[in-house]
Amino acid sequence: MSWIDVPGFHAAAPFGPQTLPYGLVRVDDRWTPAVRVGDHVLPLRGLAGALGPRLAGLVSEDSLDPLLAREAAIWRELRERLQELTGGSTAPRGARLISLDEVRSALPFTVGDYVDFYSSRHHAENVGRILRPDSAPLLPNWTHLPVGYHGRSGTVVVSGTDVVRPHGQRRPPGAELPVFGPSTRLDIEAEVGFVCGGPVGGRLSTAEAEEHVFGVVLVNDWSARDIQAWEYQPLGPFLGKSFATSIAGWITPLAAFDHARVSPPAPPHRLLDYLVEDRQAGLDLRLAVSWNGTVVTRPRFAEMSWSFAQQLAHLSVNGATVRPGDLFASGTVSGPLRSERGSFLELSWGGAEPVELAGGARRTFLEDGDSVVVTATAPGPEGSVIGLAEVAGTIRPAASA
Ligand SMILES: O=C(O)/C=C/C(=O)CC(=O)CC(=O)O
Ligand SMILES: [Ca+2]
Ligand SMILES: [Mg+2]
Repeated sequence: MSWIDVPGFHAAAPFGPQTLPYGLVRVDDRWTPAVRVGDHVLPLRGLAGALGPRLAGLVSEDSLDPLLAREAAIWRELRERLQELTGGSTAPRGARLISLDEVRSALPFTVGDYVDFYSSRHHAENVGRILRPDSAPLLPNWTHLPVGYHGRSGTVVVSGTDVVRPHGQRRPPGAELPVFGPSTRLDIEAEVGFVCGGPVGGRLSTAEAEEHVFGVVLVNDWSARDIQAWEYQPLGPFLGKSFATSIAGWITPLAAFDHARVSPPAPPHRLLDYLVEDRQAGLDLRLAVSWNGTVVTRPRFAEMSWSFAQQLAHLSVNGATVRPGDLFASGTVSGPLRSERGSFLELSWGGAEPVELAGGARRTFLEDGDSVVVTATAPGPEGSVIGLAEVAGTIRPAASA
């Protein structure tokens, strides 16, 4: 029996001893790294005695940056030590448990370069059909490489941060000239993000990519579809996405997903060698998106065509460096069913088919005051459940022009 006797700290719950995600919380007027245990947090700064000086030194600053900069073997060592400490029958000296509702969280690491992929075939085909009805839904490159773009790391925000409706240019349907004003088609994208760590690397193989991913976070890539539709050709997403990208405040270590490994759907042809995986790197994550409290879609990550290992191998194949703190997101997670679409653009089919919420409200795109929460779970060892912490955000009205 563990000394941690709090709700939700057991193997059948997402934040039991099998998960132990890392975050950053405010305790006694200082930020400290912590792990989430059920509905409580265990700050790590107080555990120097139990962790020993070497491991304690990695979690005694006001971010997870020193830990991310170390290699995967050290991450495994710290995780094993924390599993021992949280599973023991007596509390280690200096341990404190604080209810999650009583602490503030912050972005737990310095976000370096940010990349967003486009690796759900279902999403890519849906968006193609909605935005480009007269062309083939997929371009010829899509099945040969994980398509992506570089985003804006400075506007990555932690779960719970309000999102202000962005201003921008859009061209109303049928109009010849663009107008300026607040977006009228504000959307979400439910995605899975990968937080990089380890020594600075370039040109990583798919096998090396495994050692350069510290952990996994849920992502909401807020997207202003009207701004995007007008600006994106020929260079891709720009201001329609760079105003805010939310990530969960808790990073679930990649090691927690050892029992959730699956193969991505088979590609329709042979891949170039650098994209062939040594180890299955697809993940059986089951997402749920709620809109003002109604679950509107349940995307399955196992449907993604490209894995995180293929994405990282591809983004570095030209020699581009991968540094600790770099973040890359999977792309919108959509499955083949309507009930699995990962954006409201797809759920409402371009605004033509409103989504019903509890209480009779109907929506196509986001209204001011709307809240969206994305959660996910995965299978863990011996029938346990691995959790990915929620990414939540509420829309605030546009600032005055
Ligand atoms: O197909 C398009 O024109 C645009 C697609 C997106 O907005 C998707 C994007 O950001 C990548 C993704 O999340 O899958
Ligand atoms: Ca996206
Ligand atoms: Mg975004």
